[in-house]
Amino acid sequence: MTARNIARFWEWGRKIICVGRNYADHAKELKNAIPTEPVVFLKPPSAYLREGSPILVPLYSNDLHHEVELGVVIGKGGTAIPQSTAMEHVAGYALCLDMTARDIQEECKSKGLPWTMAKGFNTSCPVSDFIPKERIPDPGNVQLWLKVNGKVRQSGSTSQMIFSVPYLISYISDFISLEEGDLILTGTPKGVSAVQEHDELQAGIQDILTMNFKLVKQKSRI
Ligand SMILES: O=C([O-])CC(=O)C(=O)O
Ligand SMILES: [Mg+2]
Repeated sequence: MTARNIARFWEWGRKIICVGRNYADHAKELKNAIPTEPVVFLKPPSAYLREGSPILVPLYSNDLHHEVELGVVIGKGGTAIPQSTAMEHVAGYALCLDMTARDIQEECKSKGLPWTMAKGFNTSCPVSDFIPKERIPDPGNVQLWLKVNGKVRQSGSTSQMIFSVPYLISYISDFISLEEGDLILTGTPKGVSAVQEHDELQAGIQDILTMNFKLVKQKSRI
């Protein structure tokens, strides 16, 4: 058996823990209140997607949105991690998309139901190559952007996050123990918009890396 490599964290089958509404301007554009505590939800590891494979537009959605986010890859597990030592648990980062079936999410919100169908479907978590920790000395100050068919839709800095990376690690680990290979998605800045079959997404993180994905409609069973 070959040793597992954290640089291929998406192959480990570990948790994808997502934080929502962590940028005030995005919370506002969707008419949500600014949170006083992090909004946390999960995606299954089967949601992972790598460059070269297409993002699927779920059959049941007519309003699929992109959300570009900084992902934090956990290198050392822990429970009830204090903020002061939280960064010791970070192995590195990844540029991530939190693909969201917005119409389904709205329906879930109005019925008080969980967001799993809106956020956890196959290919809902495209991820870049692993970015070693040293390449991002301050995760609270990096630029993220996303283009649809060459047009900039999202451009923001993680300095706009309401809850910082150390705060999130500490907060989450109080109720969900973190394990090596887990990924935390830290929320999206404003500018989310609908995408369709044949669209091309390009996202980038500062001058560190870019990634490209095409969209295709999920094939029907019949
Ligand atoms: O669906 C939402 O708006 C919540 C979310 O994931 C985010 O803010 O990144
Ligand atoms: Mg999100």
